[in-house]
Amino acid sequence: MDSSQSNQDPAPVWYVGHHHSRRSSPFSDASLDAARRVDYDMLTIPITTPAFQAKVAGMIADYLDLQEQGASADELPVPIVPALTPADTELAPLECITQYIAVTSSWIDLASADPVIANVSRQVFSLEVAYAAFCGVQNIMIPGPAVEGRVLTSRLAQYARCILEALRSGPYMQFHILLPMTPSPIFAQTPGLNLSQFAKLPNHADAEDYVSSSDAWSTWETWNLIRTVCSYNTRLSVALGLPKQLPSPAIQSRWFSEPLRLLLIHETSFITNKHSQPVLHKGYRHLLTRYMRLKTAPWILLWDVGPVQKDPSADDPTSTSQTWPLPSDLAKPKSVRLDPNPHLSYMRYLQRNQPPLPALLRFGAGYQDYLQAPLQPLADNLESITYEVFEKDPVKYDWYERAVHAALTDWAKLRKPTSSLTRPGAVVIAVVGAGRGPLVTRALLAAEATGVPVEMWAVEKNPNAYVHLQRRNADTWSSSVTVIKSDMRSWRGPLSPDGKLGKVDILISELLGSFADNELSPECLDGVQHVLAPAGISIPASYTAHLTPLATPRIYADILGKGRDDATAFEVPYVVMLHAYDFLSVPAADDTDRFLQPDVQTAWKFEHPVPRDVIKQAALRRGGSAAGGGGGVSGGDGANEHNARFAALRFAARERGVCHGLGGYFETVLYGDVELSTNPVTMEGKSADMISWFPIFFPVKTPITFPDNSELLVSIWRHTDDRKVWYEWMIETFTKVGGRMVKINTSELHSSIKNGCLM
Ligand SMILES: C[S@@+](CC[C@H](N)C(=O)[O-])C[C@H]1O[C@@H](n2cnc3c(N)ncnc32)[C@H](O)[C@@H]1O
Repeated sequence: MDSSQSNQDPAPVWYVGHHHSRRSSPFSDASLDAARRVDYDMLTIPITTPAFQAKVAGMIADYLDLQEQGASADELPVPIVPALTPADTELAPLECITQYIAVTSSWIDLASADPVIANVSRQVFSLEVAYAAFCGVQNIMIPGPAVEGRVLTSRLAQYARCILEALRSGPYMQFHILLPMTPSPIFAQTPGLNLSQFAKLPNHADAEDYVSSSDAWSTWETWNLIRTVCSYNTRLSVALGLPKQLPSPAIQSRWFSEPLRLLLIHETSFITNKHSQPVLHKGYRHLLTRYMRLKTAPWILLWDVGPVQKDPSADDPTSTSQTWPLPSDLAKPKSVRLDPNPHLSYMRYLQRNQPPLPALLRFGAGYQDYLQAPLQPLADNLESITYEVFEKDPVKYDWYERAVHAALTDWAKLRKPTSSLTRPGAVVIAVVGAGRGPLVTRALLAAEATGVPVEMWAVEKNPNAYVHLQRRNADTWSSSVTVIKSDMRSWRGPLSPDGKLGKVDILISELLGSFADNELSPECLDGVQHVLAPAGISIPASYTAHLTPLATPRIYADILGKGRDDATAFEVPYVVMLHAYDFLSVPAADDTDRFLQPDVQTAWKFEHPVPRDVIKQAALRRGGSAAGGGGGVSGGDGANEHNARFAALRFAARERGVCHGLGGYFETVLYGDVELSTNPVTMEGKSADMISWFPIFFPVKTPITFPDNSELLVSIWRHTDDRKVWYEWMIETFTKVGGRMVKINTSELHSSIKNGCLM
């Protein structure tokens, strides 16, 4: 039974295609139909034929003959590859073309050190790309530069430059660069003739100049160079060849962050189970589950698994060939024996048996890597639908209720003085920034559960939410709540019917943003603190902002696109459900098979209530009195300067990489041991499955490349000028040279001053 798929999750959609290095079936609507009948979604097709290859090889052989007969290379013109003829290509603009992935020739050598070979290779390549574009091909796969010790580092740029050119000549095509996840012999050997065999200047310079075949990161580095030369073009992606032995989790994670559109699984990656059927080992299956959850799931290409076979049982309605045999199926082994395309059937079996999605992915479906401007609930009035989304959180409100329950229990246990002027002995609770009132409901439930009498106030500045609160008070809270329409900073406190101003014992708020303080919780709570009784408490009691450096090529490409119309695109943080990204600072592995937790460091902390002397000093500075000093260092009077912050954080990066920015998270102590967290390291333990907040992302304008064993120094500021709050950030990288740490790179200083959070 396909039991692991929860009822709520429909089976994911996987597109599976067939790639044969030497396809024998013709390019035609009929071949495609046959493949689709057995459940393949697409086929690959070489753009040119073996006859064309022989023709080009013949031209080069003739050229070399002339040289051998004494003609000097300077006098001989480079051979010109003539325009394609029908014998050179099977491709045609048929209706089925969109279901084919066209493949450029792997026997050329765009990165050759021999100028003639490189030139002829470029000619072949551009003929192929142009003809594929003419035929209406939508997806084109291009063999990467050979990496198994054959490509000169200095020639990679030459290859990358050809891809850039191709992107221009095929403006409607998606380009997929075929690269192995790590250097692999399958990719090193192109069977048959290869133009590099004719090279007079072979690819052997200094050993230093080679892309090292023993270096597991070399193919990723190759990709990094190609996409950098192509300016992160969104039509350029990776066709990733998965090796038989999967590499370290660090390499798997790095590729996960890249734009993967095709995953190639070679026949040699399959093992046979005890029924002699091809299957993938556990690590492989985990990798597929992870990769296939990318927002745009890559297409899978089964590579050299034999020709597409007609299913003999296709007309047999009792056939079970759509299921994969489990041990319990042994009684009906027909399904196995008759299966003519067992690799494909196995992929379909895996597809149907994917584990259920985690809560955050289910909730955030469609939002992965989608950039949003952070909310400004202080400056703007939120819509009802926005509140409704918060209210769906299965954890946050329960945790607030637990916190209020614990606070009331302690209040009663410690016999702390209560502040109610109307109900002696009642603890006065105020929910400030009450929205549509969910925290009011939870506080009332906590009070009922503890039996501690309370007097409840709800303060909200959003006039529309205020209407809703009044209605809820009448309908749901039996008019037990006093609803106040006010900015909390100008609320004078609970006013009794006889005109006396009272105090609040427990001040409840939820004004937190993805980076804790970015929705101006510190400023709002400072402004309402005067209503708090001397023994009063704030829920939350404190919150901290956390950071870690990230590789996010897809998000970077997106911001680059925004930057064409918006000069500040890299000068603002974004709220984003980070998905295709990689942590760059991960502590040393103690077990290479494990995915390790990243190093996420605390930037700063805010605590409430703020010491009274700090509030007093702020009041002294407001208005620019002489005793208040010479004004704020970032502008204004300096009255809010106690809420400015700075942090310098050092992150160790063991593996080389490219940093595109910083991931930001928060943790908050609501009360006692009741905490919320979006920090990936602590979230599971503190508030698993909480969905209210996506992380924040601070981008850098120019990606920062660094080698193995580097250090990333992050500097980040929270600035204020009494009217707004903004952030500034920069990243420097260092590496050890001769025992000394040497600076290798410095980002620009980024600043969100033009888009600050308005107070
Ligand atoms: C993030 S929402 C939380 C709403 C609600 N407490 C909840 O948990 O669903 C923050 C709320 O605080 C309100 N708010 C923000 N700053 C405020 C201020 N200075 N005075 C009063 N309300 C404020 C906003 O209008 C918004 O309704």
